Amino acid sequence: MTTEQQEEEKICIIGSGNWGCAIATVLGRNAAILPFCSEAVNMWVYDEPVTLPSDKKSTAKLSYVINTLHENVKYLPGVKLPSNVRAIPDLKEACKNATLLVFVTPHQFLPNLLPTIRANVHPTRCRGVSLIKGLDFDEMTKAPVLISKSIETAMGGGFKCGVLMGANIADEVARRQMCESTLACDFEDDGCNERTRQLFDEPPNFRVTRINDVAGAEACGALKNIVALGAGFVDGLGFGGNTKAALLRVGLLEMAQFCAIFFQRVERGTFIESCGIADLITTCYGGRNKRCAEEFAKLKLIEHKANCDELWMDIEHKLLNGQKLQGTLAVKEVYALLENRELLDSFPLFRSIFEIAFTGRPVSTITEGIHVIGKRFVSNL
Ligand SMILES: NC(=O)c1ccc[n+]([C@@H]2O[C@H](COP(=O)([O-])OP(=O)(O)OC[C@H]3O[C@@H](n4cnc5c(N)ncnc54)[C@H](O)[C@@H]3O)[C@@H](O)[C@H]2O)c1
Ligand SMILES: O=P(O)(O)OC[C@H](O)CO
Repeated sequence: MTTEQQEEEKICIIGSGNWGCAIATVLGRNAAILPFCSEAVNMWVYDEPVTLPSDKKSTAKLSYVINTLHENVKYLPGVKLPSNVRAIPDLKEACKNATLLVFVTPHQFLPNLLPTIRANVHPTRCRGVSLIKGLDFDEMTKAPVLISKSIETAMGGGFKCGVLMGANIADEVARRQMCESTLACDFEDDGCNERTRQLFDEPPNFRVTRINDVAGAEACGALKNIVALGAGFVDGLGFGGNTKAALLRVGLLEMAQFCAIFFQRVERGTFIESCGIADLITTCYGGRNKRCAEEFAKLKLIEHKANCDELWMDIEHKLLNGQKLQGTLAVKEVYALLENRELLDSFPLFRSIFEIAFTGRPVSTITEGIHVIGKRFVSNL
């Protein structure tokens, strides 16, 4: 190992929402004990005034509250963050000389941040791991682009970005309930891959397995949010486990088919890692996308006439207290892509979910989207 490689890791978490703070609990505890890592973990915070739990009439800046109470009272209430996790509202200061960037903002907010990050991280040793579940789209070709790839392009200079995806509902991770997660990365050497895994792995509760298939892991993380909307519709209609199991099965096939068409070399085994089937299951049972879609279905069933976009915004506002829904954005983007490529007939479930969510199609027709796809079906499952 060279002297440079022996320099300490400096972690900067970009984002401090529900998942950002939950993963900060794991990274903070690991940074305090791993010999190759600086103890301090910086967490960039989009600063906003938050109501204080002790005095509901007063507000204070979120960064100040996190650094004094060691709790994100808005996005992860009731969970103490390790005291070595420092909330920093100045992005430049937060990522100064970082060697590991952990990207965990809702993806719509990321592009504005990347130029400042690029200019301030460690000049030669920085890499990234994205925890963001979403997709970008090429402006010219409209083809889907992995967010990890968009990050690599924006950071330039050979910057490499892996992903951490898995069945990881943030509140459960933060409360240290046992779960698995998948780190997909291919950094410059096995030592770096393993050090990165160790930074996230916290056995026995948070068990991280590493794979090479970044595209497969990341695409699964984005697409399962679409299926979760369908799961919410099924729950809102009052159907039981059989219908939801059918929806999950077809949803997984459409996810695999999407990967086969749009991303090269996605591996079959990825679908049975935590980032595949396990994430699909947990999101469809307890995730925010599922919960909001269930509410949408219930409101639609009582003849709610509001414009669909407005209704989703109202539901997000009512149920999530500032957290962001990702599935509605993803299904709009994926539908536009499939329409543009004349592939809608090959994705009856994704199509049904979009039409129910945004065109006024009755929620009860969700079951029509759950059927075996015709002869154009291609998949590596
Ligand atoms: N919450 C989970 O259980 C979970 C689990 C796994 C992956 N993820 C993924 O992690 C990513 C981040 O999700 P999250 O749950 O941590 O976030 P969140 O939905 O809880 O929070 C929203 C965040 O966005 C910030 N924000 C609001 N306006 C902003 C602006 N203009 N610019 C920058 N930031 C702004 C808020 O301060 C807050 O930190 C998403 O891609 C999500 O799919 C979430
Ligand atoms: O709450 P959701 O629907 O955004 O899903 C959360 C996570 O992605 C589950 O792994």
